[in-house]
Amino acid sequence: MNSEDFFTKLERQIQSGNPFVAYRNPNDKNGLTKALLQDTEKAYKTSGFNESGFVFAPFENDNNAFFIPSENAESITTEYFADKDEEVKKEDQEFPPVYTNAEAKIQHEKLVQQGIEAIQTGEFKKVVVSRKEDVQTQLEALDIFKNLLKKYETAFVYYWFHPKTGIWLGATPETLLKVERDKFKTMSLAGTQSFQGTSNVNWGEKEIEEQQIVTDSILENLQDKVSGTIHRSEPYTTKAGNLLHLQTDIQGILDSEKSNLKSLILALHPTPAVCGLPKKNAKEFILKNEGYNREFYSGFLGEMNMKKEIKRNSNRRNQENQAYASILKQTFLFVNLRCMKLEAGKARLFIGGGITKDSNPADEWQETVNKSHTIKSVLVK
Ligand SMILES: C=C(O[C@H]1C=CC=C(C(=O)O)[C@@H]1O)C(=O)O
Repeated sequence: MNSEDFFTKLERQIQSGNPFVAYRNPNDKNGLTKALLQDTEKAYKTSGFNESGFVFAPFENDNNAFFIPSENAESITTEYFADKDEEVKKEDQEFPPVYTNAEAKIQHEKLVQQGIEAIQTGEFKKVVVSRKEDVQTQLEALDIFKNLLKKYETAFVYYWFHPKTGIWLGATPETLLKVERDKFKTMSLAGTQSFQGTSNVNWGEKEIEEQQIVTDSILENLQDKVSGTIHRSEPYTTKAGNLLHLQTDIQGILDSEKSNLKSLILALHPTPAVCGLPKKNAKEFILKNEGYNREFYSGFLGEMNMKKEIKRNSNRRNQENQAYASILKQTFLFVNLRCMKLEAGKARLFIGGGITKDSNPADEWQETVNKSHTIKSVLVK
């Protein structure tokens, strides 16, 4: 359908108060933007991860993953492209004034220091600590979503609403898991620096180690679930909004006797890119010391067992060029980063960073300030 109709339908759904999700997968060459509109306000939960639909899971508590079942939702799509002129205008715009709350800075630096000390006493090797920040905004959620679509073509961009969770929006650079037939893909993403006009940059020892921990842990956790070798790229620099990260692509073939979607999700989530290593100790530290509830930040979301139609020609020499369609199931999940929860006139941002033995509290605070720009920059007209 055309974009105008798509957004009109979305607006009607918003008014109905029923759950929905609108989203675009990263780097979609057609700008394919999809929505699933649930026809009642019922809350569906999944713990088996074998249904077909869109899942929205929190950081903690595996039995609390919401989902919108494909069979109880209307599916609509549009091809939405950013108006380039409009986009340029946005790029020129200043970020809203950087929020510097002395109290929040002191608190975050203290938390980082506690993390470093726990690493020094051998409690864990890495922990990811985060904070929340409330920002005023005059924009409606739908306008924020359009801004995200325009600004972040390489990210997974979404707008989720459920009466039980409230409104969440984000533009995340991190894939948790992609599965198509028996092929899987994931990534190790960690280490951050500000983008200063080039992606050709050097990385310090701290960032290299921080990202290597994530790669090693993903490889170890997937080892008994695959058939054959797990392939991985060399770490490379990737751009996400105004930031650069280190990324390693990881892929392979699943062993269907030893793995299913649930076991894969449990093996990966939460990765040391959002939690730490070892997982259990780092998670305990986070829950005890962060002092707020992450809710769906650093959880995961995306298409789960969704049917995808693949059209292909049965025979290239076939004069009629007849197309045959085959249906396959696809799962494409992302880690919920660079996100916000929207309440009347207020956006709550969630931002974190990985701590290792070499971290510096003041730098870690600054990193969260830089990361918050991804979201802050879409909160202005
Ligand atoms: C936890 C976050 O980012 C993760 C992903 C990429 C780089 C990260 C880092 O450099 O610390 C984090 O591991 C966040 O943005 O809130």
